[in-house]
Amino acid sequence: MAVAPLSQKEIEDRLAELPGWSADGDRLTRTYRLPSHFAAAALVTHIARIQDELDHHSDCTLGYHSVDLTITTHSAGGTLTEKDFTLARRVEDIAPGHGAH
Ligand SMILES: C[C@H](O)[C@H](O)[C@H]1CNC2=NC(N)=NC(=O)C2=N1
Repeated sequence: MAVAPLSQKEIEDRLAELPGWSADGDRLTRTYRLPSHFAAAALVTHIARIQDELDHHSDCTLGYHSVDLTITTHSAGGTLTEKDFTLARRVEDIAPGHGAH
Protein backbone atom coordinates (compact mmCIF):
# COMPACT_ATOMS: atom_id res chain seq x y z
CA MET A 1 0.00 0.00 0.00
CA ALA A 2 1.37 3.41 -0.98
CA VAL A 3 1.93 5.76 1.91
CA ALA A 4 2.75 9.46 1.68
CA PRO A 5 5.85 11.11 3.12
CA LEU A 6 5.13 13.42 6.08
CA SER A 7 5.87 17.15 5.90
CA GLN A 8 8.53 18.68 8.16
CA LYS A 9 5.76 20.13 10.38
CA GLU A 10 4.04 16.74 10.66
CA ILE A 11 7.37 15.14 11.58
CA GLU A 12 8.06 17.76 14.26
CA ASP A 13 4.56 17.36 15.75
CA ARG A 14 4.94 13.59 15.97
CA LEU A 15 8.48 13.80 17.38
CA ALA A 16 7.16 16.00 20.20
CA GLU A 17 5.12 12.96 21.33
CA LEU A 18 8.17 10.67 21.30
CA PRO A 19 10.83 11.89 23.75
CA GLY A 20 14.15 10.15 23.12
CA TRP A 21 13.52 9.74 19.39
CA SER A 22 15.27 11.85 16.71
CA ALA A 23 14.76 12.48 13.02
CA ASP A 24 18.15 11.93 11.39
CA GLY A 25 17.39 13.08 7.85
CA ASP A 26 14.70 10.68 6.62
CA ARG A 27 15.25 8.19 9.44
CA LEU A 28 13.70 7.94 12.87
CA THR A 29 16.24 6.78 15.45
CA ARG A 30 16.52 5.89 19.10
CA THR A 31 19.00 4.02 21.30
CA TYR A 32 17.65 2.11 24.31
CA ARG A 33 19.86 1.17 27.25
CA LEU A 34 19.06 -2.13 28.96
CA PRO A 35 20.08 -3.68 32.28
CA SER A 36 21.69 -6.73 30.59
CA HIS A 37 22.52 -8.22 27.20
CA PHE A 38 19.76 -10.80 27.59
CA ALA A 39 17.20 -8.06 28.33
CA ALA A 40 18.38 -6.26 25.19
CA ALA A 41 17.97 -9.45 23.13
CA ALA A 42 14.46 -9.97 24.55
CA LEU A 43 13.53 -6.42 23.53
CA VAL A 44 14.77 -7.10 19.98
CA THR A 45 12.57 -10.21 19.80
CA HIS A 46 9.55 -8.29 21.06
CA ILE A 47 10.20 -5.54 18.50
CA ALA A 48 10.43 -8.17 15.75
CA ARG A 49 6.98 -9.47 16.69
CA ILE A 50 5.49 -5.95 16.57
CA GLN A 51 7.17 -5.30 13.21
CA ASP A 52 5.70 -8.45 11.68
CA GLU A 53 2.28 -7.55 13.09
CA LEU A 54 2.49 -4.06 11.53
CA ASP A 55 4.27 -5.35 8.38
CA HIS A 56 6.72 -2.50 8.91
CA HIS A 57 10.35 -3.15 9.82
CA SER A 58 13.24 -1.17 11.25
CA ASP A 59 16.93 -1.74 11.22
CA CYS A 60 17.56 -2.99 14.74
CA THR A 61 21.06 -3.51 16.18
CA LEU A 62 21.67 -5.52 19.33
CA GLY A 63 24.57 -4.17 21.38
CA TYR A 64 26.03 -5.27 24.72
CA HIS A 65 23.43 -3.49 26.87
CA SER A 66 21.73 -1.55 24.09
CA VAL A 67 19.35 -1.68 21.15
CA ASP A 68 19.65 0.82 18.27
CA LEU A 69 16.63 1.38 16.05
CA THR A 70 16.52 3.13 12.68
CA ILE A 71 13.15 3.40 10.96
CA THR A 72 12.27 4.64 7.48
CA THR A 73 9.68 3.68 4.87
CA HIS A 74 11.38 1.98 1.93
CA SER A 75 8.20 1.92 -0.19
CA ALA A 76 7.97 5.74 0.12
CA GLY A 77 11.50 6.16 -1.21
CA GLY A 78 13.19 6.01 2.19
CA THR A 79 11.22 8.91 3.68
CA LEU A 80 9.39 9.27 7.00
CA THR A 81 5.71 8.31 7.00
CA GLU A 82 2.95 7.70 9.53
CA LYS A 83 3.97 4.03 9.57
CA ASP A 84 7.38 4.91 11.02
CA PHE A 85 5.79 6.83 13.90
CA THR A 86 3.23 4.08 14.52
CA LEU A 87 6.07 1.58 14.88
CA ALA A 88 8.09 3.92 17.13
CA ARG A 89 5.01 4.47 19.35
CA ARG A 90 4.44 0.72 19.68
CA VAL A 91 8.10 0.15 20.63
CA GLU A 92 7.95 3.01 23.16
CA ASP A 93 4.94 1.37 24.80
CA ILE A 94 6.64 -1.99 25.41
CA ALA A 95 10.28 -0.92 26.01
CA PRO A 96 9.90 0.07 29.71
CA GLY A 97 8.59 -3.43 30.48
CA HIS A 98 12.01 -4.74 29.42
CA GLY A 99 13.83 -2.29 31.71
CA ALA A 100 14.78 -0.09 28.75
CA HIS A 101 15.42 3.62 29.11
C1 LIG B 1 5.76 -6.63 1.15
C2 LIG B 1 5.88 -5.87 2.43
O1 LIG B 1 4.65 -5.40 2.84
C3 LIG B 1 6.81 -4.69 2.27
O2 LIG B 1 8.07 -5.12 1.81
C4 LIG B 1 6.96 -3.89 3.56
C5 LIG B 1 7.60 -4.67 4.66
N1 LIG B 1 8.19 -3.82 5.67
C6 LIG B 1 8.56 -2.58 5.39
N2 LIG B 1 9.22 -1.87 6.27
C7 LIG B 1 9.64 -0.65 6.02
N3 LIG B 1 10.33 0.02 6.96
N4 LIG B 1 9.39 -0.06 4.84
C8 LIG B 1 8.71 -0.68 3.88
O3 LIG B 1 8.48 -0.11 2.81
C9 LIG B 1 8.26 -2.00 4.13
N5 LIG B 1 7.59 -2.67 3.25
